[in-house]
Amino acid sequence: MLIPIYTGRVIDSLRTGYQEREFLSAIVFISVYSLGSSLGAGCRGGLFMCVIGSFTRRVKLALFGALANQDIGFFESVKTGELTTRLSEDTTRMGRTVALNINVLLRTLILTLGTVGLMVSLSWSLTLLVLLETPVTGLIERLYHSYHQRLTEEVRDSVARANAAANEAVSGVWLVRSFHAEAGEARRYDDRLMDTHRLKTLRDRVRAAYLLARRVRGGVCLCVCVCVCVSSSTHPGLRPLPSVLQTLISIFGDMLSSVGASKKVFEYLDRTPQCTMGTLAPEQLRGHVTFSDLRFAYPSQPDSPVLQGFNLVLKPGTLTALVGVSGGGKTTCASLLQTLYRPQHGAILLDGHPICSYQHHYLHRKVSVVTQEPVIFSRSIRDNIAYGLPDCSLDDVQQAAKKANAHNFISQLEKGYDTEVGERGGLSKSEKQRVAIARALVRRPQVLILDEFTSSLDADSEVKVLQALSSGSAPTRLVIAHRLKTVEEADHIAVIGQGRVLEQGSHRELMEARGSYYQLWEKLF
Ligand SMILES: Nc1ncnc2c1ncn2[C@@H]1O[C@H](COP(=O)(O)OP(=O)(O)OP(=O)(O)O)[C@@H](O)[C@H]1O
Repeated sequence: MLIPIYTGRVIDSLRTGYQEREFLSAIVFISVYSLGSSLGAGCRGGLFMCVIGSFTRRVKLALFGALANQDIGFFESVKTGELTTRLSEDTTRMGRTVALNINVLLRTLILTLGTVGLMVSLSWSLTLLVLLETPVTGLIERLYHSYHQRLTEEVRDSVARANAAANEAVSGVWLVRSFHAEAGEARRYDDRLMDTHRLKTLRDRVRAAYLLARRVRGGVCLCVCVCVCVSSSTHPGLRPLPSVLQTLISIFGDMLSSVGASKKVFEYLDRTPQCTMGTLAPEQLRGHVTFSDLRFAYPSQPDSPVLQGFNLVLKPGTLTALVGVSGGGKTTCASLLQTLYRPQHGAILLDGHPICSYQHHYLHRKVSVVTQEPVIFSRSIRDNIAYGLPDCSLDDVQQAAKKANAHNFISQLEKGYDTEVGERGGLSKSEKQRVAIARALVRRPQVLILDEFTSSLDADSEVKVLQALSSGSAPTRLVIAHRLKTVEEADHIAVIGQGRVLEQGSHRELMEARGSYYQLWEKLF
């Protein structure tokens, strides 16, 4: 703020005849203020860099937490690529832009107030003249930022689409390779990259036009100012105001645009998941499950109910097999029992209470699932089995692995339970499935859902696992299976079709009834 004043004094002292004392004192002041200003700027910049790092980490963590709590319907409607872009790029940009702008805004605000004060004390008429530049600057900034913000959002969305295409191709690389679709996938990715490139080029052209307009405006205003200064012999120290005002206006616009760019991040942060859980966590749970008059349609197809008037009871400790034609809604029942979705009508009761009234953590310890496609995380086998149970001992892990007929193959591995396995590599499908069964069993669940869990198991493993599951205090088991052995051994069989239970009873009863189970048996088994 003060440096231009002393610069003006140096020029004055040279113009009106050299006076050593005045000249030297002005130089000393300029040096001291410059040094102070540099030190201040260095400290401020350094501190803000630290703040940016910590702020970005916290925003990422908050966003990750918010995303992890969303219902499954949300993940079906938003692409993985988009979510990872928001998480990796948008949060970083948001942290950097907001923190940097606040830094510059604070500095410029103080500078502006001080400079205006100094200028008014020197010449109010010239101050007014300089301030006339502000509306022009404001108009240019407003026009630019509203257009630029829209373009930036479009660029971000198109980057997310390109990422989604790359993610899809990488995660399905086996299929891409075996169908020789590499060129097609590359073309698809290139199309999306071209979209991004086109939008970025447009955005950069707009920026170039904006910078030109800013320069022209600055040049014109400088000429006017210098002419007036020369004609009225006013102090040249007045010049800094337009530049700080311009920075202030530009920072304000930029902040608005970065806040706008962070819109999606805030949208996800503020999104409340549809399935909120209750607080019930009883010490004893029998595992009595009742599906009562359920109606359910997937959020993406609200007008096509998958279940309608669905009623079924799973008695504690029994094995119930759910059979029916493909697409009949068997997996949907399992998903509803895990509270992945919420039925539009009716309720699922666990020991007489709606499942959503149980504590989230408690419910998922008591209700375990083995899915059709076992998910294995990139960590050790032990950590995969004890997933979500930080206090689980190795002994418990081994017991569960023995029941799942996985202990033998794990023990034969060089590092045993500490063997690192990847998302895709390292284990065969049957081994992955057995690890997934052990993961479900280690929780000692009261209700166990086994969705096509025998599809990758050999007959020997299937028998062993089924025997282990029925021994001791067996949990309530709901099995979705196409295998003869599993279905025949069930205590209760329910045939699902047209969104409801068509027929139920034991294998013998249903075969004798010669109804839909009998027909299914003839067709499927
Ligand atoms: N996430 C989803 N969004 C929309 N519709 C879905 C979704 N998942 C399943 N569906 C539809 O719901 C119906 C029932 O599917 P579900 O997976 O429950 O059947 P299923 O009996 O388990 O079939 P399968 O024996 O082939 O595994 C099907 O018509 C399917 O297309």
